[in-house]
Amino acid sequence: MKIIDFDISQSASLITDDSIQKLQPHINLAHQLLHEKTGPGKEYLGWLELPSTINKEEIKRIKEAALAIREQSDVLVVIGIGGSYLGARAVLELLQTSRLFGKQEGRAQELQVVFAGHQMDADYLYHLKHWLQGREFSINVISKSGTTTEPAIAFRIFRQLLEERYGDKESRKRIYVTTDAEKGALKKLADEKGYQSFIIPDDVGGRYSVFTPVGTLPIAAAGIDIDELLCGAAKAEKSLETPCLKSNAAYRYAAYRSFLYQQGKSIEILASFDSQYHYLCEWWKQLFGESEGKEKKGIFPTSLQYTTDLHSMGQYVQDGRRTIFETVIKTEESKENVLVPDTGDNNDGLEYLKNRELGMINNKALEGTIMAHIDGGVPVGILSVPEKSAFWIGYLMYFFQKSCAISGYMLGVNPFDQPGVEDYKRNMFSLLGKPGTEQLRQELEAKWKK
Ligand SMILES: O=P(O)(O)OC[C@H]1O[C@](O)(CO)[C@@H](O)[C@@H]1O
Repeated sequence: MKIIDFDISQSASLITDDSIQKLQPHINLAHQLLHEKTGPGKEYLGWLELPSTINKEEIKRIKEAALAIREQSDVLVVIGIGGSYLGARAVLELLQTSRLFGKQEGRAQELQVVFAGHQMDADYLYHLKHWLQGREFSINVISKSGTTTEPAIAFRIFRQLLEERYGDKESRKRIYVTTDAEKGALKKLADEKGYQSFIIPDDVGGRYSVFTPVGTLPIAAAGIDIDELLCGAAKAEKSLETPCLKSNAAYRYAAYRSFLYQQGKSIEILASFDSQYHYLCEWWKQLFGESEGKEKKGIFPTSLQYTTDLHSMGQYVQDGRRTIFETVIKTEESKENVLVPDTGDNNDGLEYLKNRELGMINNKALEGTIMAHIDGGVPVGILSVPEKSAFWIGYLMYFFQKSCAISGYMLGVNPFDQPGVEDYKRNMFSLLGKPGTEQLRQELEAKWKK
């Protein structure tokens, strides 16, 4: 039977199943807080049963909007930051093959999704604006608060471009807003202008929102089957309902993290041997980083792409400070196959690999790397994913959400808030001269070394 599993048996010399099993009482407690909705952040548990309770009417509306976008445009500019873009980007990078090397020959129209508002890089926005010349485009602006600076600025820029190109009336049909039901500047603007709007439920935080329209609209617009994605998530919801560590792989993953953290391992590397997982790792970093990094606690989540990074960071992982552990994503079945050519000579010393599959070679690299890292004192857990499909990516993302909530409760923090991110914003607003922050501006300017 295909399933996403988490296995630490290769690391038996460093961490035993027994030590994980001993955490069952802590898991039970965290499970209770989560499922009885009595823990910190309980007002943000809308994601927990979201896949199984999703509103069919809303899915229909999302599919209709996705179709309209595909009909009216070649490009969808998705504007958002953090949880308001990473989930969709992760799924697209994993599943939309055209993202690798452009539109695939012979395929039906594939809408290209590009991102903006996830930074304030002038060069990037300048070139994107120019690249859009001569391309039909629509915008999906996504912000739960409706007030985040980076997407708000990008929205101004691309809305202006859209209005100049299509005029006020037509551009209104090309702007899709995903935001809070009531609050925020974006909601106000959407109501005023009559943009088609989608709601981010109050009880779902940004980093847990990929199965809401935050993720599903851009994913559907890219031509990916959102029913499959949600079906995978619903399957995970059901399979990961039990608190029993033996049968709940997400809880085993949470317990493994918690155990290693107690042993002084404060950095987790999420590694994969498949470059298409890059943005899934970025999404995972926000999920765990914002959920756990608080009260001067928490594992620092980072990621590496192998074998690429074995040639840059491999030395550190093998032999640097022993404060790290690794979680390796292993996809059981790769979609495509490439053979090492038989060139009839052995000038490059690769004769022993002729006619062998690249997937197999990559897999041997995975096995060799895991064994080397374990020998070097780095515990490694293997997260096996049956295949890169919408279903299993939906399953995997829910798996991480659930394990993150449990892991956060085991750590003793509120996994659903992010008070620390406000500090840079307060300083930035004040330095930019936001009215009402003059006093702080003086203090900051005096502090900044010229
Ligand atoms: O959707 P919003 O409100 O624009 O927020 C975007 C991101 O910014 C943060 O609030 C951090 O500032 C994240 O938690 C969130 O995912």
